[in-house]
Amino acid sequence: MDRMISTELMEEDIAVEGSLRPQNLTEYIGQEKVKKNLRVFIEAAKMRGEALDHVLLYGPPGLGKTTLAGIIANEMDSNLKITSGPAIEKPGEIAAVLNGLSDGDVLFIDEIHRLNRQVEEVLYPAMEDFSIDIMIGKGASAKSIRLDLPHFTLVGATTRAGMLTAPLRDRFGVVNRLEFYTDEELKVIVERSAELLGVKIDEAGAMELGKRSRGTPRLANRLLKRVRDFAQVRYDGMITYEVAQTALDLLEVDSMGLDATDRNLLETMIEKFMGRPVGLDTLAAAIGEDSGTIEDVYEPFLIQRGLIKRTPRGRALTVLAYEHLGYPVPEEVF
Ligand SMILES: Nc1ncnc2c1ncn2[C@@H]1O[C@H](COP(=O)(O)OP(=O)(O)OP(=O)(O)O)[C@@H](O)[C@H]1O
Repeated sequence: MDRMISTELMEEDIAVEGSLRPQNLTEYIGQEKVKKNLRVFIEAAKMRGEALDHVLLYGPPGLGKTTLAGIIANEMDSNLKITSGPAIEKPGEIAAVLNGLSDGDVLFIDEIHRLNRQVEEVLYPAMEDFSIDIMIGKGASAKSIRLDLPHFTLVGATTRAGMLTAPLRDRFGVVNRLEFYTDEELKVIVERSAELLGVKIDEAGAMELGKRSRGTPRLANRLLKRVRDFAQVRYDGMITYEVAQTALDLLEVDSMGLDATDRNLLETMIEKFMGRPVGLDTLAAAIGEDSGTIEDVYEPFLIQRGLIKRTPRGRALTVLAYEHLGYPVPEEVF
């Protein structure tokens, strides 16, 4: 079963996400440092009449990387083309994508860390000199010709900046890390989405949704839709604090935004490993999850909220994790 609180894109998000996507930097809530940074670069590029430097966005899923790529294209008055690392398998495919761009276009490559080596190598001269070398013919008569490309902006997104090769990373002039949103920012996002969807919600209701959205706008929007249905069926349609709280409890999303999988991970660390440092692979095997998913999706939020910490010997629990789950804190560990 799909995890309710999964921050990754789910079928049910697709219809609604498009309509809720902010179109410009002013509508984009939070990420103040990133916005400030981008504003300066966008303005400077526009003044010079040039394409914006290549931008790398990294951070956990659902924090608004695709949204930001669209905003960059809008703010630059240009077009956005979207593709992803796993979708481009051969050098010829990336060459065709690049060749189809126009001056100033923004090419968004999601999961850019998953590009294969040969494809990546086509990108190097494309990013640096706006040209690519292509081979014509075969065997002894094969020759390489240089093809000039339009001046485009590559926006790369990844959940794992550490997995990018150094030559690729170095070719991005602007590198931004997206952070989890604060409860207050998520409350504003919920209010904005509610208005766009015509959902009635009061301030305390929006705050409660914000608090339980795992720092992630994608989740805030998904929970809003679920709670709206609940409010319509069980109440008079208005999302109040009480409605939000009851609905989210039923959905098993707790007061810190943790769901059953998060709690299972923490409980396993308590019960099987006594909160002491445990290696990622061991932990993954113990809860039957992929270690990459733990690292990219579950763990960043648990670390950010101070429930887990990274130690040289593995992941360890904090006192707060024991307290939040209602377990007695073992003195011998802390
Ligand atoms: N700063 C923001 N303000 C308001 N809404 C936002 C913001 N960031 C994201 N959203 C909303 O969250 C949804 C998910 O964002 P988006 O698809 O851009 O995430 P993402 O980081 O690209 O995720 P992934 O990497 O998993 O594809 C969007 O539909 C948008 O409505």
